[in-house]
Amino acid sequence: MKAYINEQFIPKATRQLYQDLAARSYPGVIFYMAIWAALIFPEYDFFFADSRINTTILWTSIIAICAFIRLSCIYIYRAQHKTNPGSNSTILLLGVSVSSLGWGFCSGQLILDPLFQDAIASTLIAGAGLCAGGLASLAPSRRFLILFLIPMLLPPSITILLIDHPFSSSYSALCVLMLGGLYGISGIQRKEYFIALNSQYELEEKSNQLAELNTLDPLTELKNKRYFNEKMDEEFNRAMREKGPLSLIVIDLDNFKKVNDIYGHLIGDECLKEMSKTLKTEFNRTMDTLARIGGEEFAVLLPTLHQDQAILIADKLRRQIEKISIEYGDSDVNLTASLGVSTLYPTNKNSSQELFKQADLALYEAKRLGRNRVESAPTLVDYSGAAGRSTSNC
Ligand SMILES: Nc1nc2c(ncn2[C@@H]2O[C@H](COP(=O)(O)OP(=O)(O)OP(=O)(O)O)[C@@H](O)[C@H]2O)c(=O)[nH]1
Repeated sequence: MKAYINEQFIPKATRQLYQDLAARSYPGVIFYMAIWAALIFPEYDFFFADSRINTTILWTSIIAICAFIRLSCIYIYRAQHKTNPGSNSTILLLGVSVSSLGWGFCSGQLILDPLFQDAIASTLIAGAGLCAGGLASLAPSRRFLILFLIPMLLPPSITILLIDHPFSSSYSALCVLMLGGLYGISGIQRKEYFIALNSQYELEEKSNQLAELNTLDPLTELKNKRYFNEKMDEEFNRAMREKGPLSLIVIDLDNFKKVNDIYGHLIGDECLKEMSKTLKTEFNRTMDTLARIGGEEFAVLLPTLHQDQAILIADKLRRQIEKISIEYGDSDVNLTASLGVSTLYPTNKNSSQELFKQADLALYEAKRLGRNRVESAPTLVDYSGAAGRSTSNC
């Protein structure tokens, strides 16, 4: 596997391999039983003659019990896999080996039993069919294939040498050749299986990366507006379910046009990148969403935060923005921002748009009152005691 799968995908590929082997084992069990039935029932008079009936019933029972054990092993593996996706595959392997050993034992006994001599050829053909089926389904795992083929082929190929049969040597040679040949062919199938799996994982990873890129603002690498809007709805619904608050801070850099006009757009871009760094440093809860929602406008969505906490955090952020300083020749470019805060306890009567509208109104108020300050929404839904609160540039 390691030769065809990128190292990072190996744990995932291993899980997938055993899941596939388990899925392929179901038709394998049916095929196994069907081949035994096709061997004995068309020759009913022969196999169920008085002298052979007891042995036939015994072998049929062994085959049926082995099939049942294999089915149980698949079932146990799947049940374990559900609770622990990394569960080990030994139980699956046990089922495969028991069923092939059951067949190997019965076919070996049949060859040894003088009463069944006329059935040797059809038994070996049936065994060859099962080996081909095993190759088709178990080829991706070398371990599974070997522990299927050897118990199946070895007993008949050894026992046929022990009896006085005119084609003993050629039967044995065929068995050994089949063992080697099937194992060799399985290598090609294994390679194709893992190369296909690797391509699928690479494709999935690329499409995940693309999807992730699609949510980002390329300049600041913060989330973009489309993602932010979706996230607002998602968090709104979550907060409604959890009956908790949802806070929002919108931030607009002050007089940014002047920065661009005086220092140029490249420095303006630097400011936006520094702003992004400051946001990422200030907000490190994974549940918070940081986004650039306009040219020099940013937003931070803060699930579970009450308005008091959001206002404090917003004011701390405002002070951090004041500290941003970008070198420009002999002078430094400094920034300030105005911030609007709103908090909502989501219900069916309000919406995420309402939350945004309130924060935007507060931001407008902060600009109107002179910039570089934090204002909170004048009206807050279901939040007692905090309406209309504001903090100036303290
Ligand atoms: N460098 C740079 N500038 C941008 C970008 N996006 C928007 N801007 C600029 O941001 C400025 C925003 O100007 P205004 O909307 O007038 O706001 P302002 O000058 O910040 O004034 P107030 O918001 O009222 O404090 C404009 O000059 C835009 O060109 C960007 O990606 N890079």
